[in-house]
Amino acid sequence: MEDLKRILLVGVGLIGGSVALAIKKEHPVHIVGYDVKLDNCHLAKKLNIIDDCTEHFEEEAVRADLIILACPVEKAELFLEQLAHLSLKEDVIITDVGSTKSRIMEKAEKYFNNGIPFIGGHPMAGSHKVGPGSARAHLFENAFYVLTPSKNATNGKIDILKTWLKGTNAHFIIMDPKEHDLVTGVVSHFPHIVAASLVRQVENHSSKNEHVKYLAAGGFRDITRIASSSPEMWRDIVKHNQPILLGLIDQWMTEMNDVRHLVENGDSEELYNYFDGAKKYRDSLPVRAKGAITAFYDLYVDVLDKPGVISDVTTLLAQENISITNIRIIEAREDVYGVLRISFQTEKDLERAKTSLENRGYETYISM
Ligand SMILES: NC(=O)C1=CN([C@@H]2O[C@H](COP(=O)(O)OP(=O)(O)OC[C@H]3O[C@@H](n4cnc5c(N)ncnc54)[C@H](O)[C@@H]3O)[C@@H](O)[C@H]2O)C=CC1
Ligand SMILES: O=C(O)C(=O)Cc1ccc(O)cc1
Repeated sequence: MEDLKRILLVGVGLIGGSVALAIKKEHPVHIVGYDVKLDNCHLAKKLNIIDDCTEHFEEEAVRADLIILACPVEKAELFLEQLAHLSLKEDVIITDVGSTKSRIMEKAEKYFNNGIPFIGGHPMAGSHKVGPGSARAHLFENAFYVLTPSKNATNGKIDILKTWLKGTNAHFIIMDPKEHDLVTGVVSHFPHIVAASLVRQVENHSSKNEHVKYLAAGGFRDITRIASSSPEMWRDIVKHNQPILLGLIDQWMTEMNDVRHLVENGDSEELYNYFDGAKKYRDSLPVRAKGAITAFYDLYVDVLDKPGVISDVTTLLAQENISITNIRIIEAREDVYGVLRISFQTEKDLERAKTSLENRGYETYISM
């Protein structure tokens, strides 16, 4: 035990837990969790995600070889400041997993001018779920994992961190923190705000008309799924990426104004071209290409409404030894082709399931 390297994991939730599992897959190591929610720590220990829990952040920080900040981004900043005042191990590396990078990097450059390497990190995959119970070692498989090294971080230190994180099977890319925040603002943070606002619009209408709630199924649920993620996490992300998000909101308002004119004019060709342009661009986006932001391997299966059909599908998958993580019957058929949504742990399982079901005559669709 004494010889094992020690990792301090601050924030033992979905992402911290998944990183810990990926590290454990590749390295014999002693991981100690620290979390404001003690229950999360205890659950993670029970699930063998971490080896121990501590309530003494500083005591553990000075013993650690690697410190991973995996709590909401505003809290991560505070921990960084606390770490700067401690006598940490000479060879320690500090990293984080936060969804924004500029603010934490500014703080890291300010606090660690003593030589301690801080290497910002952002695994670009995840889910709307929270807590260690949803952590998975394969969560980041094939996803981009952005690294934003501070000035102190030599290539040697970056390589050591990549070796620690090898089990994620992610694709590491080094990015400038400002560029990172712009890109993630466009593809992740701003869409999250839009999803939340769509849900709130439906909520407003549902207080006036009881049917709204029941008809808000299918497509609406799909485009607003991310609105079910942790409000605490998104509060912090929006505060950290404020300037970029304000610019994107302004652009969106101009876009909505243009759309308003299109709707007002009612010109068939203009309306068609608007939707056609959006469809063409969306269809050209890489689907399940390496690095796409996704951790969901969902297959839609068109099934006839007759008894025994679900057991036929699940029996077939069981015979092929393909594990499923979730199965759901989707009642609104307009938005997706198919009525059964089956989720898998890996892309390989999804592809195998697709082939087996199609060989049996089912029509299947992969939808993002
Ligand atoms: N959820 C996602 O899909 C992704 C999230 N991230 C980033 O990962 C970080 C963690 O998010 P998740 O794991 O998704 O959330 P989570 O809610 O599953 O985990 C966060 C953990 O941090 C703990 N925590 C909160 N305040 C704390 C404090 N003051 N001290 C110690 N622990 C504290 C919480 O109790 C919780 O266990 C966030 O910074 C988020 O921006 C990055 C990539 C994807
Ligand atoms: O649930 C999803 O589809 C996500 O997009 C998850 C996500 C949330 C925050 C990130 O910084 C990265 C990925």
